[in-house]
Amino acid sequence: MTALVLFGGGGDLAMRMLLPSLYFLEHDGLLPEGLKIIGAARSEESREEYVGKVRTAVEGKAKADDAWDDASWSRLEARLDYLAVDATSAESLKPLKDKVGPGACTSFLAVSPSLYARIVTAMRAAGLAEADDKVVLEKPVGRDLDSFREIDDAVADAFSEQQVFRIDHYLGKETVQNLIALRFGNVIFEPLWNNLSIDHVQITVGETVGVGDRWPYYDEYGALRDMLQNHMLQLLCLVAMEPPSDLDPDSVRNEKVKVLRSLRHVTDEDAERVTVRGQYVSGTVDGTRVKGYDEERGADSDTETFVAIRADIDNWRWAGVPFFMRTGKRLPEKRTEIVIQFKPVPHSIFGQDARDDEAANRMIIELQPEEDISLTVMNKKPGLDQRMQLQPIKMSLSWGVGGKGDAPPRRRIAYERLLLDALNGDSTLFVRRDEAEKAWEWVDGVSQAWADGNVKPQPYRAGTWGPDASDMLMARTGRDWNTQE
Ligand SMILES: NC(=O)C1=CN([C@@H]2O[C@H](COP(=O)(O)OP(=O)(O)OC[C@H]3O[C@@H](n4cnc5c(N)ncnc54)[C@H](OP(=O)(O)O)[C@@H]3O)[C@@H](O)[C@H]2O)C=CC1
Ligand SMILES: O=C1O[C@H](COP(=O)(O)O)[C@@H](O)[C@H](O)[C@H]1O
Repeated sequence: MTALVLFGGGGDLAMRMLLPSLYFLEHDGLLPEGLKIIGAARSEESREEYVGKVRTAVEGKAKADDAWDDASWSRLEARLDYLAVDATSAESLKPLKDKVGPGACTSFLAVSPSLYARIVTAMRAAGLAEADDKVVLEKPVGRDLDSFREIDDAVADAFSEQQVFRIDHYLGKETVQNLIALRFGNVIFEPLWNNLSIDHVQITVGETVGVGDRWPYYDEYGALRDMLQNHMLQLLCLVAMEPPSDLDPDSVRNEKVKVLRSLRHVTDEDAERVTVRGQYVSGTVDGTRVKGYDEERGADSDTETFVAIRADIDNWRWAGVPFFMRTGKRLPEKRTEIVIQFKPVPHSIFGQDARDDEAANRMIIELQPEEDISLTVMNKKPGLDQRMQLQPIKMSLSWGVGGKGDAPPRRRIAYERLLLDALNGDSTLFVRRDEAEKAWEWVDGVSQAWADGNVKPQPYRAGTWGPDASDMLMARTGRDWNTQE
């Protein structure tokens, strides 16, 4: 018998993401036989009460996906249990150890990261950090390199690196994994995947939601630490890394670390030129009037809700190819995409008329709202015009759009893949300690440059794509952000 313990099993992450993911895995027959799932939090509640809450959380999502059935729910329900514990106390964890029994235990810490160090210390004392056990840590681990190391040292006292699974849920997204397939499962892209053919790369993670009630957490982190340090740098690594020799966890992660090591440090002199900080003020999103960040927080704040950065990777493959990243809350669209902008043809044979229509090839790896990978190529406009007319055509390269025949498979929650991998002990899609350290080191450089230069967030109206300075960041280099759907 093995067990999955969800510390914080009644919290937002557990109810919105983890338990629905476990239901879908159960529905598809993918959960290991005999796996017990134990919610553990301080609230005193019975197993029945907890199971009732889980059902409410799961049923709506499953029905929306047409995947609800009583038999799957009954199987999941039979696995579920709950125990009221203070996870920071070894004494309190002893009954949990008894419930887990002698089998291997995977503990998912869906609690505030400020508790991680105390919880893993208590787990170790309570016998929940044995050689076969694993621990899954949610981001953000720390708010800078020093605090990351402090927490991670406590984790390392209890667990070896092979037992630690640092989640970045972006790595569980289907299209992110498809990017790996696209790059390394095809021969046609690799010869072009470098500074000879690629002009620049853009990574956009736009959200329409505001910070709202999350401000106590968010105000301490801001967009740089909440999104860029983890999700966006992970995407950058997957685009920029060298081909790993295989898909072993360390082969992939070794390549990602090399990219992070090659990121050019942002100096105090560069900060204004290569970075933009923004904070939303009131505006209109999706037709609804929304408050500004300061109003939500109830006080003035210097926390950025938008960041745009030009990153340079100092190695042979990427010399001279800027990677532009931007992310923000209260933007006009929920849109996550990676744009690979190829260089224009070196010489046009089609004459001036056609030249106006000629566009360089562009690959768009779209993660949200749809999942798709597309490539824009030039085509002849049909017709008998004397001079050949060109037009860009967007070709879908993935199952998401334009597939023939079968409907695309259900869009999975990113945590489904990651929970399954953690249970199976496969850490390929998890972040290794040295990766997280290098990412923090780079991000610390940016925040230090902001502090040294007194760089404050510039206001942007909710419902716009951030401060004008974000467009200027691109325009200064003769480029602009992608607006192509
Ligand atoms: N929510 C989200 O969408 C995302 C969350 N995360 C991360 O996930 C983690 C959890 O976030 P979220 O679910 O939003 O937080 P919540 O505040 O909603 O939930 C936290 C949970 O922790 C429990 N808890 C608090 N203290 C203890 C303790 N000493 N012992 C045992 N349980 C405890 C709480 O229950 P009780 O009070 O009963 O103890 C509650 O169930 C954080 O690390 C967050 O950064 C990351 C990405 C997205
Ligand atoms: O980790 C986080 O991610 C979400 C965005 O996730 P997505 O899968 O919806 O793109 C973000 O809203 C949140 O602030 C951050 O903590």
